[in-house]
Amino acid sequence: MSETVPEHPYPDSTAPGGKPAPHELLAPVAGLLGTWDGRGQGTYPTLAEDFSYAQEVTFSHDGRPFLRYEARAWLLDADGAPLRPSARESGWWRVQPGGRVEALITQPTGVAEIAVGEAAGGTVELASHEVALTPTAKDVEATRRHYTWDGEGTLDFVHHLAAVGQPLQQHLTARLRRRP
Ligand code: HEM
Repeated sequence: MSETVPEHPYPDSTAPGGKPAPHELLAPVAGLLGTWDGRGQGTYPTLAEDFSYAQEVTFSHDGRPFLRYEARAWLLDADGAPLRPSARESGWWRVQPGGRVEALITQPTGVAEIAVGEAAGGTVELASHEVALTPTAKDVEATRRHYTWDGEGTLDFVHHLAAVGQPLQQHLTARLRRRP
């Protein structure tokens, strides 16, 4: 006889004041909890043109000292209409004492990043510690990610990339708003 389990007993929460309460180690990143969306600009010297994109990002937790991270982007045309799906990634941000962050982030392009850094005063700075690539992935050597939030619903994001023989430089910059 099989028993059904109608509801997960430990759902993820996206609200700092929700249940379960965020683990105390999440305090330096609690301002990220929630779903954010907005627009950004992308560039890289190997690309014929710069591009505009939109993105949706969610940070959630289940009461333990890590964030679940999920991001989906799509390209926009000159009028801001959707052109096609673009980058996706998901992962886990393990928060250690003192606001140290160890992030594991994977992408469907065959890239798996382990990034480490610090969270403090409404910012997180992450630099890749190791990048692993599937056999057919593009050659990504290093990344840097910088997040800044202001407590009033704005999250700014800058992403630097060293890939396909190019030195570390800006690939993305975006401004997101917290979804109500
Ligand atoms: C919002 C997130 C992102 C967006 C919208 C985005 C968008 C793009 C676009 C439009 C291109 C040009 C090729 C194409 O049309 O697909 C590209 C190239 C590339 N992106 Fe991103 N990207 C994002 C995040 C990332 C991340 C997180 C990484 C690496 C960790 C990355 C690494 C690359 C690489 C290696 C290339 C290829 C460059 C080349 O071969 O010339 N991107 N990206």
